[in-house]
Amino acid sequence: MFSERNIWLCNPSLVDKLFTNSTKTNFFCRALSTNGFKELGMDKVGIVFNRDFDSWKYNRRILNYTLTNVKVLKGYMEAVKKLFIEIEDFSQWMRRFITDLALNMNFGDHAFSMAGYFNSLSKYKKNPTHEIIESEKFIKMIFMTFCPSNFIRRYVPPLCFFHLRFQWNYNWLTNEFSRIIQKRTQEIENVSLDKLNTHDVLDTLLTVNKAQDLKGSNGKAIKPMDEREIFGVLLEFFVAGVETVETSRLKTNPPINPRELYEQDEIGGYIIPKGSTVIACADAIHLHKNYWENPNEFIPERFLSNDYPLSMSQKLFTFGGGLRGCVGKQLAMLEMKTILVLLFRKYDVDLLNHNVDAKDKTYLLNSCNSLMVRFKIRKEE
Ligand code: HEM
Repeated sequence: MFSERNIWLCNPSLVDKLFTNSTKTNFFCRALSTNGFKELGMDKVGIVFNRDFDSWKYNRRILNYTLTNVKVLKGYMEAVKKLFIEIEDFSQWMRRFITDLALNMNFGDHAFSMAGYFNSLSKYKKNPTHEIIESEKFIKMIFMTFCPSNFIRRYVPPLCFFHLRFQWNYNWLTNEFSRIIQKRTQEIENVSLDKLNTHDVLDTLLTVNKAQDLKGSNGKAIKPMDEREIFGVLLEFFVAGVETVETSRLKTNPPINPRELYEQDEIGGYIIPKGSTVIACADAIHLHKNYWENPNEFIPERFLSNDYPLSMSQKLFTFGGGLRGCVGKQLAMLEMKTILVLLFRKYDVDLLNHNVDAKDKTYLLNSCNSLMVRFKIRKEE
């Protein structure tokens, strides 16, 4: 750890090799300090941190199918609308909103971490119900699960103080997912597939998973996902789909797209040794003055213009690119558009104080808590 060479690419003309769709690429692995994930066995399950090509390919194909399934997308829009009614007060709510949405979408059950948050703020505390306590546990456990380095988890304050708690959390999360997956597998086994009426992600994964016959790179058939792999894919909704859904060109989330180099390769005329980490730095690329007019200005209308050059849109990497580009892009766009429509048709949104600077923090993802906004109910015209 901390000994690898890191190469940061801040010019869009250099990132083609990282964002290629070719399976022959030397840049297949997303380079993050994976020892922490390895210890938990997460480097061979799911998608985001998966380093096993065959397993990643299979999981990605299944998730891709699931996330583009019209019934799943329709169910998702309905869930967004239903849950939106429960917020109408923002900032901290958003994380819980998206977490509840992910739980709702994955398991088809209503989740209540927003209610838990409300209870924590309210002067008039009520005894939380079993559902609220369970949903609250989910949001805390999931947050604690994603400290990627086992070194940091063990030795760097303040996280090291929570190490045992972290282990406990992780075991709780694994057992909880396992209980839900087993219960649902049994329910599905007792019903013929054409009678199955639900379209949440877990049902879709369990049914599609059975119908696939994928061959690995060695030509051998790959076995369907087992419970642990389904756990990994379900977890992706929380790893990749919660904090990312507040996004822009000016402050991109995630701000970087790292790849670990399999073999020595060349970029921009420089030879880069095997094992280096090459990082497409979206935050810098999106502000490059050669490709963006007034790069530091927030001008969303630029994307509407007919003169908007294609070459410029090819320099926008909000969802990364190539083989390991975001598999949830379509779903995320649907989610964001639905939320914006629900929000702006009812409210005018303005900054509370136009003179305050946007101060942001980065811990894997960018976040900004300094800009307070005011929501005013729109007057009917
Ligand atoms: C606005 C919201 C989102 C943004 C901006 C976003 C952005 C990204 C980015 C930049 C990457 C890395 C791409 C690369 O390394 O080239 C990524 C990967 C990924 N995203 Fe998203 N994402 C969003 C929402 C979602 C959602 C809702 C899901 C749903 C499950 C999701 C699932 C994934 C997965 C599984 C990967 C890993 C793909 C792989 O390694 O093959 N994302 N996302």
